[in-house]
Amino acid sequence: MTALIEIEGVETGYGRVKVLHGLSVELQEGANIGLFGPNGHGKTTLLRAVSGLLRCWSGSIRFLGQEIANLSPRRIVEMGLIHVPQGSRLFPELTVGETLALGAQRKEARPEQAKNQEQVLAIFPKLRERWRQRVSTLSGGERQMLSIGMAMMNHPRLLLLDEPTLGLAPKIKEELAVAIHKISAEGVPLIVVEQDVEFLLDLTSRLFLVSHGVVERSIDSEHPLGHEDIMQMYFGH
Ligand SMILES: Nc1ncnc2c1ncn2[C@@H]1O[C@H](COP(=O)(O)OP(=O)(O)OP(=O)(O)O)[C@@H](O)[C@H]1O
Repeated sequence: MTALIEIEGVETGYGRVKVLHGLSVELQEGANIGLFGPNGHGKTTLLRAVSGLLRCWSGSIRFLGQEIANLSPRRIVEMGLIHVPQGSRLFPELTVGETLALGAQRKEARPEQAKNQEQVLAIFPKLRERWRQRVSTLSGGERQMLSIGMAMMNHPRLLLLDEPTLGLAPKIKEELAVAIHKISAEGVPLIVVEQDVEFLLDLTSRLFLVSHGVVERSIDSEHPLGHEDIMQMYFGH
């Protein structure tokens, strides 16, 4: 198996404060991985460094065999690496349809816009129902669906999802989980940050515990740990 993305020894942070202390993780072709761990230990920071939103101070990030650390976010998107940040910002006055059309940013994805749109609406039937509705009137779950739908308009080669189900009620969370499974079944590889370890175990082949800016432990989803072990990893002894 070849690696789709190899992240090696990444250090970065904000101002003089270092958040990632040489973090390494890789994703093999045809797999999904999950990142979890205590709040504020660098998961979001890692996704921002990978998508070019934050400068890497050192280390390397190879995507499809090419070094992408410190390339511009635009170039990284062009390569098909698409990041859906936590609580993505959308334009409140635009309709669902207008917002999805805006999502198609990659040159390669533009000629396929109609096909990609049909795929997005098959994954998120709710977006079809809300087609002419303004973003400002959508629920939190519907906005999250729209954010992921926008990313899918780019026909991603790798999708980064930062806490996609954060703050959602159980029913809508379940709906979103089904949609994310469908995206994976369509062959889109995923790196997912989530606090819900059960959700990650179900979706991904390997989980990584991010703690103090490094990967402290990795877990094979086929041999998951018990609840007690997971609690211990989060909170220590
Ligand atoms: N824009 C910023 N400026 C300064 N410090 C920041 C900024 N964004 C994050 N940090 C700090 O970087 C550290 C890591 O934050 P990060 O958001 O990566 O954590 P996380 O593991 O994703 O946690 P969470 O699950 O709460 O999102 C925290 O101490 C946070 O306060």
